[in-house]
Amino acid sequence: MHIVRKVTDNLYWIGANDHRLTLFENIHPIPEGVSYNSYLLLDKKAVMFDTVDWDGCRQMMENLEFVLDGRELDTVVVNHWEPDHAASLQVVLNRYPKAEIISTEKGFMLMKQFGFHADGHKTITVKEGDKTCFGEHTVTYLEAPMVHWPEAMVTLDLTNGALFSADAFGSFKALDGKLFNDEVDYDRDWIDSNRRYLTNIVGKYGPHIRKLLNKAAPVLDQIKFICPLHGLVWRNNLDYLLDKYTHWASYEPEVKGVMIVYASMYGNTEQAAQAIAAKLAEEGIRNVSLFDVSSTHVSYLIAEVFRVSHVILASCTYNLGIFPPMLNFLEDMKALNVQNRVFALIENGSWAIRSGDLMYRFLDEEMKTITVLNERVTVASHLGENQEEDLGLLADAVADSLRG
Ligand SMILES: Cc1cc2nc3c(=O)[nH]c(=O)nc-3n(C[C@H](O)[C@H](O)[C@H](O)COP(=O)(O)O)c2cc1C
Repeated sequence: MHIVRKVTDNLYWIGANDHRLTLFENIHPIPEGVSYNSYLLLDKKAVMFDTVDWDGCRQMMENLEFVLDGRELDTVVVNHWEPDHAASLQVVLNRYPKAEIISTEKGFMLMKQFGFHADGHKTITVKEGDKTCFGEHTVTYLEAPMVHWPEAMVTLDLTNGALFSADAFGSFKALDGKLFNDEVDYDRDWIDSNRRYLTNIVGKYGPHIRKLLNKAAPVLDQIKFICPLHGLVWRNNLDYLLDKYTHWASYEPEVKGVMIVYASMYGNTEQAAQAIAAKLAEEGIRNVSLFDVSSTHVSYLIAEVFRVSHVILASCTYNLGIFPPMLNFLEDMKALNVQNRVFALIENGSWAIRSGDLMYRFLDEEMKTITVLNERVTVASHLGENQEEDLGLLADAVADSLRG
């Protein structure tokens, strides 16, 4: 049975939802699933934009055959060759032997590397600014290297304003019948999935995203639909989405707020984290979140650190080092280019307290444009009643920095 949504005249969403995959890229939990978006344009030529992962292949093929309604498929534009989008291409090519393939030079290199058999299919290599006319619709291509692979491009339909944006503007979370941003409560139900996808999948490539946004700027008024390869199609309020992307890609916090992340075996460092959270609340700071680094998947921590301006790290010492899950969080922040944030530290240990100095050194030497506040709380095994003042000084320093 087909499950198809019409995007606009002659343009259809023919993708699939996946609720069975538990880990995206075998690393990021996706408890709300994910969608693989594929699109079909019926012009003089029937043109498909990207395919889907293996798991969605059967659904996509039923959708494709339904919309084609007996027509041949003439063209497949492959914007991105990552297997969650291109895996099903071989099935499409086998079923439609006359289909030609449009992609970039690097894209065709990956096609060969991944072992696709495209013999007999015409391949058309395009580059930035090239145009292709499919009948009434003419499209143009913008190269989008490292958003999120080197071969990636986006395709703009100059006739209907649909931007096939590849992984740019993508999101975790299955569509489950909905398609457009105005069919959901985005701020309530989607933004966290969107942020977690973007920051973890392409967070490292902020400069490349900014470059793409700059390239798109002169044609922005022509863009009527943003059609990514995962998640919602945007057909209004595009400025809102672009503003979010500008923040994420520039490593600028969305809000003034504090994230407290603690690493604790027996609960003593956790208590210090709770105590500082209470102090901040007493200081009138409202936007405070608290996470156990051991039980929170690091992708959620990364999403939150992109959202807020201030971070308090509280870690016990472990074998003269930082507690391993906390070190993993630090390394992930570095890998994803987190910058322009203010940090404060709480350390704990029973005989050689090292975690504070080590976290400071990591933030100072390994990451960019990070401020670490001087005030630090040191816990020797358990927070003493006499340390109320230390906590107060740390809370004051964070609050002052936040308000300043
Ligand atoms: C395997 C292991 C290694 C540890 N290594 C250190 C260490 O190198 N230096 C230190 O001062 N404490 C060390 N500790 C002790 C804890 O850091 C300390 O008891 C701390 O107060 C625990 O805080 P928590 O209650 O938040 O887990 C270690 C504990 C364990 C279990």
